[in-house]
Amino acid sequence: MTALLEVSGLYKTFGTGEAATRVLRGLSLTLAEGEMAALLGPSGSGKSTLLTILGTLMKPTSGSYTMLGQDLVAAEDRALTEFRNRHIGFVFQFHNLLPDFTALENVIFPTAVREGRETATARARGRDLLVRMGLENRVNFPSANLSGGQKQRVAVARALMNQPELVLADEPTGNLDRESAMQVMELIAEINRDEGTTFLISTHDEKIASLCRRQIVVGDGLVTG
Ligand SMILES: Nc1ncnc2c1ncn2[C@@H]1O[C@H](COP(=O)(O)OP(=O)(O)OP(=O)(O)O)[C@@H](O)[C@H]1O
Repeated sequence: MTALLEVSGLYKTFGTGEAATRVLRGLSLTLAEGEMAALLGPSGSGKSTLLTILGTLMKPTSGSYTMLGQDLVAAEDRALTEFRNRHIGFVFQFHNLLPDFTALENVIFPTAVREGRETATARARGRDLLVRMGLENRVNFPSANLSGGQKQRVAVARALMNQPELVLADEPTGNLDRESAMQVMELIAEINRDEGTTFLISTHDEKIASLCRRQIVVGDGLVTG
């Protein structure tokens, strides 16, 4: 098993003094390349905090974090932005699609912004991903007119656009009915199997978690199971 990422002795405290909230208290975790893991734990246990740190959107108060051999605690903001763009995809509970843009435009938008233009290659990859997500007849649909499950599948396609090694999903099915949730999870499992993309998916739903090969439980700021 090759480790994709490793965090060790991770602490995160918000605020100071009496108002301090100690969310992570020495948490350690290793994710291997190609894993599909669920992140479980009570509300407020720090799942989103951990995902935000793993996504390099926030630094821990202390502790180490390496991914693909790079020290992401020591790295400066610019290097982190570059690293994140190349290696990490995000899916959120609220899909954050641009409503006036089509499904395809939403998928390729982050890449187009980064590259300063919209290339034919990006359009082709975006279209392919939407087809894989079962949205071939919704490619040019304004995203405002898509169903919740369809929007979330567009968000998964967008997260995969840059072929990231890691996709972090924060309650990606939290807003969906059972059938749409299962469909999104099946597509994630398919991408995980076929492309070896590593997924870490936070959820409150045991049924969704059981679709992942590994369950990681967070409690009291540590991994408890
Ligand atoms: N920016 C912040 N400033 C202060 N406190 C924060 C901040 N972000 C999170 N917290 C606190 O940290 C704790 C953990 O929050 P977090 O969102 O990580 O939990 P969670 O496990 O994802 O919860 P849920 O399952 O309800 O989404 C909570 O008590 C929250 O209020």
